[in-house]
Amino acid sequence: TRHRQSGEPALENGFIPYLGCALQFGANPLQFLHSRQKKYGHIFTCKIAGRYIHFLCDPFSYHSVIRQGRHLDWNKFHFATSVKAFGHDSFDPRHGYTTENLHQTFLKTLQGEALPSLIDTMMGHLQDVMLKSDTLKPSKNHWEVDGIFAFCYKVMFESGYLTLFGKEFGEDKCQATQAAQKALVLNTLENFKEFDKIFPALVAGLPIHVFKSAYSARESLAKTMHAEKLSKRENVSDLISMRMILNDSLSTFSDVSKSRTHVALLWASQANTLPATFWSLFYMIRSPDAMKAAYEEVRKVLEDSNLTVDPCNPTLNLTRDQLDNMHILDSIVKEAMRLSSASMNVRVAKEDFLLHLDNKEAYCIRKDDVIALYPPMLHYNPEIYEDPYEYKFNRFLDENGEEKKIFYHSGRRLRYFYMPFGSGVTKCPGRFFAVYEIKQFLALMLSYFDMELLDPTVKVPPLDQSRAGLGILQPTYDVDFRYKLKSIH
Ligand code: HEM
Repeated sequence: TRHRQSGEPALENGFIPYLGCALQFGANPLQFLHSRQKKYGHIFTCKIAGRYIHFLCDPFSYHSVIRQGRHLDWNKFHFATSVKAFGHDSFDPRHGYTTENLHQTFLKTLQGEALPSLIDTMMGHLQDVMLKSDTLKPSKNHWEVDGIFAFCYKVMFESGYLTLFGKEFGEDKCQATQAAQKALVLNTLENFKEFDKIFPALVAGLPIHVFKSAYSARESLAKTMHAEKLSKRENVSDLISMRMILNDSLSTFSDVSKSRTHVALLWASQANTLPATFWSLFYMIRSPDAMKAAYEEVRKVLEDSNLTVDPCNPTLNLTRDQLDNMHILDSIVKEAMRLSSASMNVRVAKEDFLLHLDNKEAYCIRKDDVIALYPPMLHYNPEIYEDPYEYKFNRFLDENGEEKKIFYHSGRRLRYFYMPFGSGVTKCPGRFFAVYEIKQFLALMLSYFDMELLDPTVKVPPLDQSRAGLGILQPTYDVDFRYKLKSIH
């Protein structure tokens, strides 16, 4: 048990050895942090699962943690977490298994010039999955009923998976290969779900061998991503092709370790996108105003580009510029993520140092302590977002109907007010693609389908807090809706 020393933040060791405050924190992180903030102020320290974590709650002081200072290490935590969860050798160049600069690989293959081709491929797959393959089989004449989460999972997983990992050569030509591919996607989806269920336990430090079926699910995923298997696929994304080359040329990873690095990317690309898509669609369908405004926005973009919606020939395409100009959809996605994201931003102290806050106070931080920012503290702050528990689809639109970028707290403009993708150097490199793919999904849903909730008065399902700290939270239960193909006049 640690004793607070002079100049350090207030400290709570908790009552349970090793776990400290972990159970109270885990039950409802936001409530826990609010109560401690009230008691201690802008910064305090809690022992959680053996580590001392300094929670910084003042948004004007976030900058002192987010900027890449010489006292703080972001690598250590991220690389270690990935090794724990996916079982590959370390990506930390200091450990000697690879010289790849992973961060650079992500920036090159997920941003800038890499985006148009990702967007284009995703749009094709989304329409194939929604309208051509037998995943959904929608009809004009009768409504299909499904859970919104189950629906988003099916459509986004398959489309996103094929966009990153490509399709087997010749799949389009032969029915037997098509069936085998479909089985592979479904199998991958089931294995992903099985593994994802225990992800929070792995991050918390439990060994994967405790979870037999999740372990075998992860290893089955890795088998499908063996270089030999991937080399038989076409239209593999730059991200995966480049990682294959760099695994071979810059690392001493074993073959299974290489495959597990691809599993890590499958997880990163899906685990947050799936619930984010659910919340975006759920809140949109539940709000008649949001549906109407979004539908009008999409209709206008299609009309201005002379694009016709034809479910028998589903080949709509939206360029990056067109997607950028869909500000209503953008606000719908942002508002859904404001309400559901709970990713913890973490840095580790490389040495003892003084952390300076915005109010000129300074606190002593010890080497190896963790400093954490918890963005829901911003996202649910009534000073920043009026009625923070309410869904307002146009919250992120300014008076001209464009993206609202200016938010205040106590009359001062905030630099950080929206952080579902993390911050600084560890900010999600896939964030642009993630938002594009959800906007594409919503635009296609609005173009091809009529849809409504089975119960229009349904309550918002509570967030599943077991994943708090890890990203977008899932709903504790699914919500049913019904959909059918629009009649084209
Ligand atoms: C709504 C969807 C998404 C959300 C909310 C999200 C959020 C995040 C967050 C919070 C992190 C960790 C940042 C940190 O540790 O501070 C992260 C990391 C990452 N994300 Fe995303 N992400 C999403 C979608 C995607 C997609 C679609 C891809 C790829 C196609 C992707 C690729 C990655 C990668 C590779 C990392 C690890 C980066 C690193 O360790 O340097 N993400 N994401």
